[in-house]
Amino acid sequence: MDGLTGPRLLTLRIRNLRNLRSVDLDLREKSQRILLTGDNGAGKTTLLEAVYLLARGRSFRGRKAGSLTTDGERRTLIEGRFREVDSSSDSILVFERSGRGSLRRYNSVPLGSLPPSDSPLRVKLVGENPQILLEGEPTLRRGLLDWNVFHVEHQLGRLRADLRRVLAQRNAALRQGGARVSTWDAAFVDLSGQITGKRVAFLERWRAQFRTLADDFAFLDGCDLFFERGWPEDSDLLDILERGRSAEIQRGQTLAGAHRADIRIGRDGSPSRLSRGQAKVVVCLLQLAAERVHRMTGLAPSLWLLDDVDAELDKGTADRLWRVLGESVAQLFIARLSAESGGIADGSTMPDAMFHVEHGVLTPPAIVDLTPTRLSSV
Ligand SMILES: Nc1ncnc2c1ncn2[C@@H]1O[C@H](COP(=O)(O)OP(=O)(O)OP(=O)(O)O)[C@@H](O)[C@H]1O
Repeated sequence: MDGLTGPRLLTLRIRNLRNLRSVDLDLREKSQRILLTGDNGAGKTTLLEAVYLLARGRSFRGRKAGSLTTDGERRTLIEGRFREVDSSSDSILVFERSGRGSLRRYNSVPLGSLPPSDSPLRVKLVGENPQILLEGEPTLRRGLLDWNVFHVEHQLGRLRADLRRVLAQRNAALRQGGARVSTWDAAFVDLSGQITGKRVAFLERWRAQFRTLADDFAFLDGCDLFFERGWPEDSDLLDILERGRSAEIQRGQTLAGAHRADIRIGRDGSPSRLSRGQAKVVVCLLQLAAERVHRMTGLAPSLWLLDDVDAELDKGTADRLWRVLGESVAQLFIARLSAESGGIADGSTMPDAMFHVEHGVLTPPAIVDLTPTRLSSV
C-alpha cells in the first residue's frame, strides 16, 4: 500500500468538459502519483480542471477560456468517487453544469446546504501563470491567503462575509456624499481587526515553513513572505479613515482596511522580480508551506494538481522541487508534455499511474506499472 494519508480520488467520470467528451479514469489500484502526458491542447489541464471543479465548484481558468461545456453540447457532468481518510466507504462528488447554472452534490446532498468548511475535498493547484498570482492583482493573493487561513479558522468565512456587507454599505454612504459614513466605521474597524488577527496568526506559521523550504533554492536567498494588512503599520485604522475621508468621498470607496490586504515575496519589504520558472517554484513552496501548517493543525493533506510545474526549470531546480514535492503524502496529479527527464522519475515522486491524453481521449484507460526505464521510453 502507498503512503497516502489524505483523501484519494478513486474514479473520475467526465462528460463534455471542453475537449474531454467522455473520459473515465480508474485509479482504484494505483493512485498516489498520477502522471498525465500529452501534447499541447490535448486536454491535460482540462483533466486537472475537472478535479478542481469537483473540489471547489468553479474553474481556475478565467472567462477568456470560454465555455466549460464542449461546443455543441448542453451539459457537463463530472463525477468523482473518493475515499476519505480513515473511512472504509466511498463518497461521491458530482459537478453538473447546464447553461449558465452549476450544481454540486456530495453523496446526493446539494453542497450549497453544507457549510464551506465541510467541503469534502481540498485541492491545491500550481498551474498556469504563477507570475499573475505573484505580481498581478492583490485579490488573487488575498484569495490564496484566506483560503488557507479559512481551513484552520472557519470563522473567517463569516467575518469576510460581514466585512463585504459593511464595506458595501460604507461605500454607498461615501458615494452619497459621506454624511452617514461614520455609522459604519466602528463595525468596519472591528471586522478589519478580527480578520487581520486571524491572517497574522496563520501567516507567522506559514512564513516559518516557507523560509525553511526556500533554503534549498539559491534564488530565494534572503527572500521572505511579508504581509500588508491594508493600512499602514503602527497606525490606527479609525484614525486613517477619518483623516482620509475627503479622498474617500472623492473616489466613492473605502481606501484602507482588511479588504486591501496583500502578501508578497521579496527582500526588505520590496517584492522580488521573478522569472516564470522561479515564480512557479515560489507558488509550489507557498502551497507546500501552507500544507505543512494545515497538517500541524490536524488537517488531512489536500489533493495536488501540478500543471507543467517543471516546464521552465533548469534540471537542478527541477530536481530539488520534485524532491520536496516527493515528501508529500498527498495524491498528486501531474500534467506534463512528456514523461521524460530528471527528478520526476526519482524516488518518491515516481508516478505509479500514467495516462496519455490525445485529442481529449485517454490512453491507456488502465493502470500501468512504471519503472524509470519504461517511463522515459513512453
Ligand atoms: N468548449 C469547448 N469545446 C471544445 N473544445 C474546447 C472547449 N474549450 C476549450 N476547448 C479545447 O480543449 C483543449 C483544452 O486543452 P488543455 O488546455 O486541457 O490542453 P493541455 O493538454 O493542458 O495543453 P498544454 O500542454 O498546452 O497546456 C484545447 O484544445 C481547447 O481548444
